[in-house]
Amino acid sequence: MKVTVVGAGNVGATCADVLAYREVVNEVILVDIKEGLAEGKALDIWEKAPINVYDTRTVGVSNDYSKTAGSDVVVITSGLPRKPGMSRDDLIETNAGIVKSVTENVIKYSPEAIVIIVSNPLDVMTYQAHLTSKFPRSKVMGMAGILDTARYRAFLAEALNVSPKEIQAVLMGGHGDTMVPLPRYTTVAGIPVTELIDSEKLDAIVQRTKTGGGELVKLMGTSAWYAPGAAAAQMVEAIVKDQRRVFPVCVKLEGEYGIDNCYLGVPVILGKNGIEKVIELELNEDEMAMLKESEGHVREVMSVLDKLNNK
Ligand SMILES: NC(=O)c1ccc[n+]([C@@H]2O[C@H](COP(=O)([O-])OP(=O)(O)OC[C@H]3O[C@@H](n4cnc5c(N)ncnc54)[C@H](O)[C@@H]3O)[C@@H](O)[C@H]2O)c1
Ligand SMILES: O=C(O)C[C@H](O)C(=O)O
Repeated sequence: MKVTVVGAGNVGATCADVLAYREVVNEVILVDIKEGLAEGKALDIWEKAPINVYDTRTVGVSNDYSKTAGSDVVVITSGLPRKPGMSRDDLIETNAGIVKSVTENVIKYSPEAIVIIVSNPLDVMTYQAHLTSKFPRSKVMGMAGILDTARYRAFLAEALNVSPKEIQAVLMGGHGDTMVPLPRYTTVAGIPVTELIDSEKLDAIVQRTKTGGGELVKLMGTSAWYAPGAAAAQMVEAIVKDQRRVFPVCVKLEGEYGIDNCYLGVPVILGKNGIEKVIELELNEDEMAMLKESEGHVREVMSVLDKLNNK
């Protein structure tokens, strides 16, 4: 199995590293536009193989997509990260151009690949990749929900002083401050979380989750990479090993939740064909209202992208 990761920056290199040390595939190709960067990081990861004991080959290339030919999965992380004071949506103009040209190159050499978008603004960059590739929705998806849910689970584990392994949760909506964590579908080893934490504390955790990306941007001056890179690698693993894992993933909705032709995070089954199934949860009135608000926000940014593409 062969996986390409485009963008050898913080997120892309972390994703390649996780794919290698977990031996998810035999070969990882790392691509960047900056001369030498992907080659250097791929070599560094390969030189770590004897220490961490793995045999996945990592190969770096500068802009030479012929080396990516025949990839089973392609992860696109190329693009600007935000700086303090910016929203993810502020990145749209630059990153849409990057995602468009990268997608064109990727599908030229790997027409059968499943494409996972990481670049921000996530939901709308997934839409851009879809417009460019014209792939079916099962094969173009965005990574955000695993990351956002992981933040929510980590904050809950800390508050309850339990292992993060015990926290199971679902989170829906766009990858922005209107995302929708779902306490009603959150459990601690099967116990509803609402039985273990008071509602004030839970509300504070939900709020912190929604702005979790911004919290890290403020601390570091750029956005996160360890959890995002690992989350993208987890999606790759579910696909190449046909694990049929259930994750929140950004996908084009085609009528599910009463929403058509909009890119939003929803729980799906991930397997060898990509999105094997979109799971439709029963939402109560409040949860549905929050999902609709998130949809409204994503649609606004999608229309900005439409204008950019028609220029
Ligand atoms: N979806 C998520 O949950 C999530 C999480 C974290 C970061 N992100 C996004 O991922 C993107 C990357 O973040 P990062 O921290 O790795 O940034 P980074 O600056 O460290 O890396 C980005 C890399 O993309 C490369 N690049 C730019 N244009 C390219 C092109 N045309 N072809 C190939 N490579 C190109 C750059 O040279 C750079 O090495 C950002 O847009 C960020 O907002 C999304
Ligand atoms: O917050 C960002 O800009 C990056 C990413 O979307 C994140 O949530 O970490």
